[in-house]
Amino acid sequence: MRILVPGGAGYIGSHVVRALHDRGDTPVVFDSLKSGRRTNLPEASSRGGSVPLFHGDVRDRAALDAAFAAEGPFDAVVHFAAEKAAGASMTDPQRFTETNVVGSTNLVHAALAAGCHRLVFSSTAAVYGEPRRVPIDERHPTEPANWYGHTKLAVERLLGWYGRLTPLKSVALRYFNAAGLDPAGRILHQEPAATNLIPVVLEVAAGLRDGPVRVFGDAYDTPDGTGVRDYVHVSDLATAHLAALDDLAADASTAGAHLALNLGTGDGHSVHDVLAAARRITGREIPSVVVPPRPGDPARVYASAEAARERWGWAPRHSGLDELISTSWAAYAPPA
Ligand SMILES: NC(=O)c1ccc[n+]([C@@H]2O[C@H](COP(=O)([O-])OP(=O)(O)OC[C@H]3O[C@@H](n4cnc5c(N)ncnc54)[C@H](O)[C@@H]3O)[C@@H](O)[C@H]2O)c1
Ligand SMILES: O=c1ccn([C@@H]2O[C@H](COP(=O)(O)OP(=O)(O)O[C@H]3O[C@H](CO)[C@H](O)[C@H](O)[C@H]3O)[C@@H](O)[C@H]2O)c(=O)[nH]1
Repeated sequence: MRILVPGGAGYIGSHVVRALHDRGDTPVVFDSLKSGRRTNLPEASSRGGSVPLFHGDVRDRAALDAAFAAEGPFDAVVHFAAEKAAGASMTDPQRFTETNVVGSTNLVHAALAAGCHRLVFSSTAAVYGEPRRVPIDERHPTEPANWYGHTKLAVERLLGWYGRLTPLKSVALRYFNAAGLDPAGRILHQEPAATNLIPVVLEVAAGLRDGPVRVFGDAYDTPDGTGVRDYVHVSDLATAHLAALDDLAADASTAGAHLALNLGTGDGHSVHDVLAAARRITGREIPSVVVPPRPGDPARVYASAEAARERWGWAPRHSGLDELISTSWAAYAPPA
């Protein structure tokens, strides 16, 4: 399949691009390189050619049309391009609306205009907001607690309606906490301006960040008092994207042709669990200090990923805490 991948030079997108390339599909990346990197993409080698990169912005409809015209036709689109820092969405909502809502709408319209009718969309557990119950299944109410989650839910709703009103068929994948790096060590992506726990911990371990890891609260209603999250490896996310593409290619139905599925492990790890594993794996001290909770952080967030398992037989294979941390550490550890 020939696949357009907006945001494919970023953290998760580059793992999906690699998985597509590995199985012989032809991904073409469309990326502004705001946070993505050319170096995340496969180079030409004895195993195959490099992945083309079309430098463009999803806010620019003409650039999208140009990419479809120059690089198409495409069998499908896998759409990662977005602003993702939930905290920033509360102080700069317009940037999130423009990239996540307007950009995604431009992309859907450009795809339809080019006759491309299959799309996989990066959604998030943030569409659920404060959990009313765990594990969170897809029937859990969607009440995002930040504008970022709203922008993703708005696109999901557009995709749902367009599944009825247009020939578009789509799958929204609601990732829980993405973590880890390619187990083969081919993508050594360091998160720019990291705020997520695992990259922050590894930056402290590598001496790239001043001060201790700040543990946001230790009086939550969890076994050790720190926040519990469902960390899922990017290579497992990549496998699910391949399954979603195959599902869209196989399913001839057009009525109500939209699906939203969770991607998580069904299990959770606390901040203390992550710190303990990181100290053991890196052999570094990794100082930490407990500070007040971050506003809006729930105690426990973890998925039910039964629906993805039932539909695709999908199961995480690389999402053990040690593999999540050791594969990420490859990008931070200084050479021996
Ligand atoms: N990382 C997570 O834990 C997580 C969890 C849930 C959902 N998501 C979603 O997954 C997707 C990928 O996230 P990621 O962690 O790989 O982030 P990332 O920032 O590494 O990747 C985003 C990519 O999109 C590109 N991009 C940004 N704005 C663009 C624009 N206007 N036009 C074209 N390209 C643009 C960036 O350069 C980058 O390559 C996002 O949609 C994000 O919302 C991520
Ligand atoms: O420096 C830090 C960073 C995080 N944490 C804690 O570590 C856990 C994980 O925090 P992250 O910031 O890594 O991730 P979140 O669960 O807050 O959110 C992430 O996953 C969500 C989906 O579950 C959304 O997609 C969101 O955009 C994305 O950043 C939380 O308990 C948080 O309080 C700390 O103690 N110290």
